Amino acid sequence: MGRFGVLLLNLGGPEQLGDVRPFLFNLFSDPEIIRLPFPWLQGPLAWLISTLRAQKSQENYRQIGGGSPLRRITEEQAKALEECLSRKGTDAKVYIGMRYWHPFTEEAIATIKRDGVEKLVILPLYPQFSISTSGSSFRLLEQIWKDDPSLERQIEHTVVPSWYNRPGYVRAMAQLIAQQLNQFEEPDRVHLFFSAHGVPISYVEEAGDPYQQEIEDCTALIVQQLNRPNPHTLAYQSRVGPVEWLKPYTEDALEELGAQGVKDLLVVPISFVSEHIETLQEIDIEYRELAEHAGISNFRRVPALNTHSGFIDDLANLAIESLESPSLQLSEVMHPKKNVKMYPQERWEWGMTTAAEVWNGRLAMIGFIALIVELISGQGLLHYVGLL
Ligand SMILES: C=CC1=C(C)c2cc3[nH]c(cc4nc(cc5[nH]c(cc1n2)c(C)c5CCC(=O)O)C(CCC(=O)O)=C4C)c(C)c3C=C
Ligand SMILES: [Fe+2]
Repeated sequence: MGRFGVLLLNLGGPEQLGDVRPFLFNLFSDPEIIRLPFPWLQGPLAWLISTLRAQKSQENYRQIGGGSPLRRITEEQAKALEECLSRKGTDAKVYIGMRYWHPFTEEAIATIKRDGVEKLVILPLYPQFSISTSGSSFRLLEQIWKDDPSLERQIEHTVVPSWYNRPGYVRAMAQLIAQQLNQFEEPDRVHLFFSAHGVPISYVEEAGDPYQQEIEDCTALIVQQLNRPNPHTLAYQSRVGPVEWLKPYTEDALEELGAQGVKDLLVVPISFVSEHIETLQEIDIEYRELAEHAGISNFRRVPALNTHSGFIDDLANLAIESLESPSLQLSEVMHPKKNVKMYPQERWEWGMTTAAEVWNGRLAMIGFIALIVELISGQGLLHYVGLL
């Protein structure tokens, strides 16, 4: 067997407060996050949104110590996976490719090429597939492969689209939930609250993103594995922007449970395997406050898996099995089961269509924001872009 490598894909996060704005710029420049009918608008809009959002986002990162722990945790996961693979008799180097911050996916591929890797497993650290996460990283990799044809000749690759139904992962999640449940005075009375990162509803309904289905299936598998009598709810957090996202929204669901008289609640973050801003700040600080306000007096959260040994062991098995089974190419990965278009391409139609209304709204908002910025600062947006 030739040299074996595993590429872990992740989102990346700002390591210090000064990184927040450029990180947000990278995120909003991604057409898998916001897709504009005019590609030339992508850069200016990403600049505008990242500039307007940076202060609020920085404040959130300040509350968790001044930066995202994502790089550190992903590095720990990579090291643990490499050691576990070696214990299982597979010598492999594990690389990290982040989508929006260091170490970038492009850098990881350059290192993989330099190291002479001949067989590569591409493994996203997102259990469920979404166009906006794994899909975005796969699309970037496809482009890197297109730009450098020597990669095709040197590296035989295989992709894992999602792995939310792996028995080891499901067992590890159920184990962490059981540990937290047992800390409550009356464990059977606790309401289990699965909170997944949301996506705009159009991703699922128009572009065929399997994300919602995979989140629902994943929740059902964990509940089944847990085998406890607790009632449970699934809701979606972290909505950004004016469009409709998957429902119920976490904040609404918490208020409703509070109104129903739920007092003991255990939050289970379901769409990400590391601690990050949305567990440490959004759930632990914002949603806790909201829940307590709604009358939920005992609020706890299940920690993220991070380097949980059962989870890492399962990832190692998954990497070995992928290496041994027929390969799945990057170009094939956009959901083999359903013949649907995976990307949220907005097709432009003239007339009073929904897309036109959304775009009228967005452009009016940009104009309105520009006016407010000018009223507050005395300078127009063109000054900020450096054009005036
Ligand atoms: C499965 C997980 C995730 C999905 C799906 C997802 C979609 C998605 N996210 C945004 C916008 C933002 N995400 C941000 C941070 C962020 N997102 C995820 C995961 C998913 N995103 C993680 C793990 C992180 C945090 C990284 C870290 O620093 O710890 C941010 C920045 C933070 C903020 O300002 O709130 C934004 C913005 C959209 C629009 C989207 C789907 C279209
Ligand atoms: Fe996100």
